[in-house]
Amino acid sequence: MPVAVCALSHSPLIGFNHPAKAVEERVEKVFEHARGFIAAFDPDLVVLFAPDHYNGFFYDMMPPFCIGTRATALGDYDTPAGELSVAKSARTLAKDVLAAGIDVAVSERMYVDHGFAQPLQLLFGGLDRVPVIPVFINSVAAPLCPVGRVRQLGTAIGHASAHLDEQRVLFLGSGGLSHDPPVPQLENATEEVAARLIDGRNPTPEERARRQARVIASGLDLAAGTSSMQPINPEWDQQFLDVVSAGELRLVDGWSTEWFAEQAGHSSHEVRTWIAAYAAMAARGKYVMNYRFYEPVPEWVAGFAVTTAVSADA
Ligand SMILES: O=C(O)CCc1cccc(O)c1O
Ligand SMILES: [Fe+2]
Repeated sequence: MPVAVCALSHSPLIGFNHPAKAVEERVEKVFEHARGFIAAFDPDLVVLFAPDHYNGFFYDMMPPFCIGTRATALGDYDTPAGELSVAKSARTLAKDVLAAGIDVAVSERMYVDHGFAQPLQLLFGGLDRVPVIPVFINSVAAPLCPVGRVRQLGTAIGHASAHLDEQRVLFLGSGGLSHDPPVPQLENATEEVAARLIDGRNPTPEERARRQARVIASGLDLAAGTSSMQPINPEWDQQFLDVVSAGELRLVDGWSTEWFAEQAGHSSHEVRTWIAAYAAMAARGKYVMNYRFYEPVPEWVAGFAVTTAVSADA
């Protein structure tokens, strides 16, 4: 039963902010490569690991992990809105992961943002083109669980995936790498911001537009060198890719959340989605990372990486 991985950064600023033409052309070729890889693999199920940015998940009920048995994308930053075609096997997967001792939450009404919608749009051309099991991994709302637990979640999902009806499973990770966009934090938040983080569902179009404009402007500032945001850390990013490429995922168990934030910015926790995707792959046997692209793109506030992997014996 063949399995594969595609893990990639997302950025909602793609299409809003424009880096040098050569960069945009390079990245478009990289997406084309990833689309070709996935088309050739021809998955009948995608297990999609992604974070949220206070659009679908809030502090009124913030789980470390959540499997969506149904899911709707909100359509932030002009990403597509609507239902994902969640596979029936999502329920089986949740049951098996819980039986393996990983306390994953389950949602029959999971709302997801660009973290899920962008890779589905870029790689498949829409939200409903392929059966998917969406797996939310909290990567912004402190306190976060130890990153080793994310590895274990991935491992449990990998093992469980071997018993599903679907035969060809793509583990898809969305997020990272080093970046520090202006996502608010509950600690030291004003009452107004705290209220939005606790239960900020259904902002008015004006509120959403204001927030998005602020994030878009932050990318231009970062590129211009006029930002107080933490810079992208290409060395950290390459080292992370080295670890994943070498299959040394157990190393992540020694990484503290503080270390991530110091080295690579608060949103670098989004690489949790990569760790889960690659751990799931590793649970199905040795893998080889057969494609690796990396480029820091400050306009998009992203250490931008795209990787794919196949089974070593494939
Ligand atoms: O709108 C937000 O809250 C954050 C948006 C955002 C920006 C750059 C890179 C990301 O990965 C990301 O998610
Ligand atoms: Fe993100």
